[in-house]
Amino acid sequence: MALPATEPDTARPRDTATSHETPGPTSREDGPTPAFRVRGLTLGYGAEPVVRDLDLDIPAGRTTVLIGANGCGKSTILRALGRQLRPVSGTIEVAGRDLARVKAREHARSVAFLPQSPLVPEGLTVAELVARGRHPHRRWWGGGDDDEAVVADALAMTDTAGLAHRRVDELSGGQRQRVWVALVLAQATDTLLLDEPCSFLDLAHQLDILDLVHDLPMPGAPGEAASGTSADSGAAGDDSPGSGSAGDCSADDQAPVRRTVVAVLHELSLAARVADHLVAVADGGVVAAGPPDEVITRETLRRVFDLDADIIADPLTGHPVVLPRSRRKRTA
Ligand SMILES: Nc1ncnc2c1ncn2[C@@H]1O[C@H](COP(=O)(O)OP(=O)(O)OP(=O)(O)O)[C@@H](O)[C@H]1O
Repeated sequence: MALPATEPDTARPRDTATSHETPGPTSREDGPTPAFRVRGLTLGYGAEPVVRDLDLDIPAGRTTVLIGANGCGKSTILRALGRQLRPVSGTIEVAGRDLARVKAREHARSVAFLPQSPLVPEGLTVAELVARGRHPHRRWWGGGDDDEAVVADALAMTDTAGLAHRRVDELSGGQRQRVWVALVLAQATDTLLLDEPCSFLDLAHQLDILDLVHDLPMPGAPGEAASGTSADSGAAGDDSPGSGSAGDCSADDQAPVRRTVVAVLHELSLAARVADHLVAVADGGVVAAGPPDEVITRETLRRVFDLDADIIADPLTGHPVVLPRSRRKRTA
């Protein structure tokens, strides 16, 4: 993976097997194999667990968004999926395989992880940084055939081509955040784990980035650029809430044709707009999971955020829109 050097505060799992062995793709439970199947997962950084006995399925080829209050464990869950934090106990399966048995390089070719606060490498240009996304694909005798095209494509898609020769440490917060997304796209993985990818972005760029990653076809899918990403991939959005369009799966084998995205977002209306699958987290556990219009309820928001809110449907798309009511000025 291109990012481990930027994630200094977490323990990395071994490449070796644990006692939770799964030999290969599995159909032990009904339905299609999820991108991630989490069972009985306990996570923490010291004596006290942050996440306890978590069960969670992340659907393949869909965009899942984790929402929840500060400190509830969203990033911790994402780090575990990204192989940045070794579980205390429990299992994580990635595409039906025990994550603990997947080699780091293999994982980096299929799962890209963007942490919440990546360390900015001193002196590196944008183009040099984004090119690091190709490391997992490099062969021992040199780079991959498509490296230049992939990097150019990633820069174009994130509106950062004009910054290619600027130093990353001299960019604004929002410019830098788009460059991190470009780095993740350059990895050309089936799965993207994005921890608050929009926190520094203006509203237009938030929508651009989220629509872009939501609609990304799988690397190598028809209509894809040779890079594994496509400059016009953002055009095919389905705006209905919890949408799972026919285009999500290939006709023959139900294999997803869109990438799996797991993102942490704080802006609830944006989360409801972009998510196919929404997961509300509180105290390291799942309070509600499903389509946004089922998860975004007054009761769930009260339980998860201790927040009173009115919820209306977007008149154009039908997505839930959250109108928060101040906690300091409760009216009832
Ligand atoms: N590296 C770490 N070492 C020790 N404790 C940590 C570490 N990272 C997170 N924690 C603790 O784990 C808990 C969950 O943190 P986490 O970052 O997962 O929350 P979060 O839901 O992503 O919060 P936020 O919305 O504020 O980003 C918090 O109590 C936090 O202080």
